[in-house]
Amino acid sequence: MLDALKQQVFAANQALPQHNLVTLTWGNVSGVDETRQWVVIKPSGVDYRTMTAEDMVVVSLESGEVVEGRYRPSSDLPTHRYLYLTYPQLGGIVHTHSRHATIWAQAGRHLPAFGTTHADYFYGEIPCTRAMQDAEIREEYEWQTGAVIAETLRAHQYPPDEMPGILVHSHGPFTWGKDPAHAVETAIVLEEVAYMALFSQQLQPRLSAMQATLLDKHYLRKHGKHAYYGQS
Ligand SMILES: O=C(CO)[C@@H](O)[C@H](O)COP(=O)(O)O
Repeated sequence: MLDALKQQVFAANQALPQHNLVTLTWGNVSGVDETRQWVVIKPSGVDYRTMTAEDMVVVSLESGEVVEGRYRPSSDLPTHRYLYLTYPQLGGIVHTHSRHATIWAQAGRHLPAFGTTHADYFYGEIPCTRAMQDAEIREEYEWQTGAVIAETLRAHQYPPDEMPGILVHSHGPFTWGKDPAHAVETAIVLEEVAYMALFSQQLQPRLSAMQATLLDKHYLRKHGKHAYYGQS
């Protein structure tokens, strides 16, 4: 069942350690089939080095029930489901603990755009969600993580295709795209711009007006829309 999607999701999961976005069994990638009935996701806690395409777990998008697979689905499945159910344009979702993006997330900091590398992929600063409340954490953390991601995108008035990633406070980055491979590409870029921004902000804490204009012009050329590249 869904062999081609399993292969896609397996290859996308393998790309996480290949690009040093995860350590041990951290992180996960999922994909949703074109009928949007089924989610294929990484098995929970399985070593990337021994994982196979057949180990991918198939679950019902609506119920979250496992319909195929010998392992438990990723512990982040509820977050993936929440986002697929909220944003029908998403075909693939990635969660990592990539080092520098996680540094910004642990500090609860929005990730400012300091250059065109960022502007090529993200509409403006990459937001960090608010810290979650006690009840949200205790109720069902992973489902509530999806809810706070959607709340943050709404608050920033960012459509998910113009802001294909976010930082979850005290946790780490999530990225998404039209398919798992695109979601992984965005995760790679997010980690890179997080790394560079850590140093850029030390050298120049705030964007100059010229830089904001350059980023807006770059975004306009690349995406046909103005973007706000000031500093929050
Ligand atoms: O964020 C977390 C745990 O904090 C998870 O994403 C783990 O990093 C991977 O869990 P599985 O996907 O193996 O269940």
